[in-house]
Amino acid sequence: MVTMTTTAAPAATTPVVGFDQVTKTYGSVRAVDGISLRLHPGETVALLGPNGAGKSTTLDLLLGLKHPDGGTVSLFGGTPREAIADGRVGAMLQSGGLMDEVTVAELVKLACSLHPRPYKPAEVMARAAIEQIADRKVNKLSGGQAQRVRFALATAGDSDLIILDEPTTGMDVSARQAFWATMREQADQGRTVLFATHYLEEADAIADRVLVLHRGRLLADGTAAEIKAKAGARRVAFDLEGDIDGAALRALPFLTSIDISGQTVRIQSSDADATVHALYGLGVYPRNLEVAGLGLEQAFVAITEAEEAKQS
Ligand SMILES: Nc1ncnc2c1ncn2[C@@H]1O[C@H](COP(=O)(O)OP(=O)(O)OP(=O)(O)O)[C@@H](O)[C@H]1O
Repeated sequence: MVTMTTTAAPAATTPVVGFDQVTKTYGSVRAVDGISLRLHPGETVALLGPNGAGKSTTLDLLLGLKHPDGGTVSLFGGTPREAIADGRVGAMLQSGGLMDEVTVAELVKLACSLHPRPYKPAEVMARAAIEQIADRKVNKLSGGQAQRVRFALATAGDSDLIILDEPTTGMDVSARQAFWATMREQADQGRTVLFATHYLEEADAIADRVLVLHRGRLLADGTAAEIKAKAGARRVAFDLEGDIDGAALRALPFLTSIDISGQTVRIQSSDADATVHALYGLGVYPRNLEVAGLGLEQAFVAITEAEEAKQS
């Protein structure tokens, strides 16, 4: 695992979430394979991983919807069941069914009535920007509207931990921006926000801690900047004039990928200094040379591909 320093609070604080050597298997599939981690108050944490990495299973274990085969899961030092009964957890799951024949307003009112520390339904609806669809039947909503209603249900009361499984899928750009602004407010008030996502740019922009899962194991845990740095590779782009000797470029040292498009060459290198040095050694004169770090998406791909290569 890539180990990194994180924004972890002092060890004396009871963690909001504690996973201790947690495993969960389905037949021969190890969906979660020995995960240990702690989340602390006020952290906004993104859970990333390719399809089937174990993100939803991790969230289900955390919510007590599934039980581990090994290890322990704790929320606020107790069991998930206790934390949920105390109203300390708000969750928005991927396919959480919404009761069909009720209106949006009725459903929000019900969620508020069930929470030990509820907010006013009007306030909840305003925060999720669903006042306009208050009288609509829940089964008549668009995908993005249904997501906003799920969000309202997850924030019906004053919870300390908010869990979101791919929360912005189906939301348009402005709904997405409004959603994350609201989530940031929640974290600023000391709540812990944990979200699984496939949108790496969201994780980069929103999360102050990123967890990378792969085949049920935690491959990396750190800030987005740390994960980018640990992926090790850098991007090099330049233009060449005249005939391009593709074979010579492909033989440059430390390349992890190369794309030649017209006169523009884009390289990914695990040692950009050495690659650029060797490039000049070919006697070519690169123009518009740019060297940049990887984006979170490329770092994610580099980390998960390196792990695949190790396992095969
Ligand atoms: N109920 C189940 N029975 C059998 N296998 C399951 C079950 N639920 C999940 N799995 C398997 O466990 C692994 C992890 O699945 P999980 O849904 O947690 O991944 P994920 O990271 O959330 O994936 P995605 O990004 O596609 O939502 C996968 O190989 C999946 O096929």
